[in-house]
Amino acid sequence: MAHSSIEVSISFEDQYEVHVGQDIRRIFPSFCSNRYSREKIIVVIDEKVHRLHGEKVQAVCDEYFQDSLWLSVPEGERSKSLGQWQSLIDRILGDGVERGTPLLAVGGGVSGDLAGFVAASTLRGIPLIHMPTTLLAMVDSSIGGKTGLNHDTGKNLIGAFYQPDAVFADTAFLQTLEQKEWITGMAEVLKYAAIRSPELFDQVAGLSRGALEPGEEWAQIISESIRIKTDIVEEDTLEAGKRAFLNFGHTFGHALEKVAGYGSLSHGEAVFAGMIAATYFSQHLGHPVDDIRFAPFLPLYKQQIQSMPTDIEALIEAMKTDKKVKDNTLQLVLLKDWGSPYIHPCTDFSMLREAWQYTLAQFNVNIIRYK
Ligand SMILES: O=C(O)C(=O)C[C@@H](O)[C@H](O)[C@H](O)COP(=O)(O)O
Repeated sequence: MAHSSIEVSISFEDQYEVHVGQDIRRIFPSFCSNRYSREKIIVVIDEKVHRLHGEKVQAVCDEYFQDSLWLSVPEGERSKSLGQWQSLIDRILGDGVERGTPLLAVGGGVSGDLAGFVAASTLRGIPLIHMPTTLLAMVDSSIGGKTGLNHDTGKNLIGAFYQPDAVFADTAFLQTLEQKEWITGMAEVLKYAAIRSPELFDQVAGLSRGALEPGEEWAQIISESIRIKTDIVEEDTLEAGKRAFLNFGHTFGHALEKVAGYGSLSHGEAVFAGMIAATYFSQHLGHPVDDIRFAPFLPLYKQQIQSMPTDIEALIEAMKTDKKVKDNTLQLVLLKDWGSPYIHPCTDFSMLREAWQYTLAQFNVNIIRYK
């Protein structure tokens, strides 16, 4: 599998590399030797990834660092909480940390978002390096500097923009990725298909018909996804405009995650459903898009989704805590066409209800409370 490095230019003086490829973690020690003191590294790692790959990660850390503080995080969305943040901070400060001590985040989107915020908030910022181990984290959450915790009122409502020093996306980790996690991560790749590169729909559909396992074709899709995200982030790092397009399907998806109870529905499952809703809304505003594009993937998501929220009014309420809300108006990311997203201030709540009704029906939900 080929290795590639993609540069993310945040500003003239702030750039970092995303390294992608099989066993790419092996270049981690030499990267560190050019930047950090050997004294200590903090490793925040997903509990399951620790069991499966802890030794491999330990080996690359031990090659350069004299000491390491290992902190494992229980898997699942519930770990993106203030409680987990506090317990990590307590351990880090208790053990001793300096402004130059790097923090390596190893795992999927949950541990990456949490560890990112821990790095951003310790001593007002310690160096952060991401080593994503899931498809979703490789193509999305480890890139672009969004860190976040959930709050009872909404998803990712606590956080900061905090860029890593580098990302090491080692596709060897994907060998142990469960089918369910491939499907979860695939939603973010389909998002790139919808907002930028519609040809990805067919490529991913082709791959999803076979066993989901790492190979050359997936490596190319991962690199392409990272390029798309990098392009957008470089133009608008702090989400003042275009970066919001990366939120296609997310205003609906985050509402599903919140109403279902964090962790009941994975982020990717919720975003997949959210993209069907956003496409329905776009089509009913007269744009030439149709959710038929998502049809080849629907059975995969239906098979693994245990239950969906049924209360449309509660979902609409939850959408109102979205970070894109402006002057009390929901800002939906919709499609003028495939590959052509735009922001639509949403005042038509009857259309919103219809979009929800249509979407939930795709997942055979018996709707309650529909005005
Ligand atoms: O990086 C971004 O920008 C995104 O919006 C990417 C999303 O796929 C990602 O799930 C993000 O964490 C959601 O961000 P939020 O700002 O809506 O919380």
